[in-house]
Amino acid sequence: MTAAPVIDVEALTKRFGSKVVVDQLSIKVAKGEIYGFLGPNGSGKTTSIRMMCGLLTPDGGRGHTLGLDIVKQAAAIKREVGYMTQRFGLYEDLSIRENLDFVARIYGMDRRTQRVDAALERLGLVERQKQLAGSLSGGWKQRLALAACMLHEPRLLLLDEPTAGVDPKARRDFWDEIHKLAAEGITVLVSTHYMDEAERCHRLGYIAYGRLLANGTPAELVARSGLHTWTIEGAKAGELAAELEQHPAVELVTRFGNSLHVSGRDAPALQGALAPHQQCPDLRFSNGLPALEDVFIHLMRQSADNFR
Ligand SMILES: Nc1ncnc2c1ncn2[C@@H]1O[C@H](COP(=O)(O)OP(=O)(O)OP(=O)(O)O)[C@@H](O)[C@H]1O
Repeated sequence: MTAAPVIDVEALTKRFGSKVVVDQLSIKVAKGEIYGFLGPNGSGKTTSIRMMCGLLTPDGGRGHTLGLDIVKQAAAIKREVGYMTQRFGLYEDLSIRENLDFVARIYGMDRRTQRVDAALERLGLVERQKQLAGSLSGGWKQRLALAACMLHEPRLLLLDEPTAGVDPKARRDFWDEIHKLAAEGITVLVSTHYMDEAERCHRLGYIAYGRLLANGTPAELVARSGLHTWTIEGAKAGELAAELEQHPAVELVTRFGNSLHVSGRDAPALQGALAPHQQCPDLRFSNGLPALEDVFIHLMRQSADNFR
């Protein structure tokens, strides 16, 4: 028998004034899954997360988080989930250990020392436990914040842009920790703007204008986009970008240092657009699947057109 989803919400809707900020959002997240939420700023990711963890009452829709009703049992959900917000409060003049002990005290947790020890151990903070939080780099602060929301041993973590502004190495380490937690059966819903992080999720949802526009594994989203992508490499590849963008078969051009990604859904027409340049000796052409970033930018453009 398959276990019931840890998050199972249907048609969640939230309005602020006359503005519909989340519109009929339905998702299911299985136990031990890392589900990534992506979408432009202001698309409704935080609002959706807050409804799923009982912090905000939806205006429409229904669902369960950890088997609890998101409207009727909101208070119980709040106690059961670990929620890491974009801006988390740490006391800079307290050590790592003191910060964790303080959080455990405010929430009146039992077995305080044991819980703090377990969180320090779990997040690799034992050796730094006496270091002042104010002296930590961004990556270690993030890890401390994660340790703080693990103290009450939640089975579900809701992480709202947990690595914003953190360097790539620290983000990678943070994600290794998230994967370890997921392997232990903890479910994680995480919002991010970083593509390398999106690729590390088991499944992804792309939200724009409050609507879930795509939902699936990274490979499924790439396949369903219907995009074909040519990579053009060479020092002068960038010079073609402006011209190709004008071609009707070209739906998306992404510039990199010495290469371009040129994407479109009509493969023969796309090839026709590139044909006049393919004899150029300084350029190398190869074709294949789009990168996840191409897929999301394409989705964002399409949704902007649809909602205009
Ligand atoms: N309490 C509130 N009152 C009024 N409007 C709000 C409130 N909270 C959010 N909004 C609006 O709802 C929309 C969605 O915001 P939300 O924070 O959910 O987006 P987001 O996708 O998390 O954005 P970001 O990536 O910038 O964090 C925005 O237009 C925001 O201004």
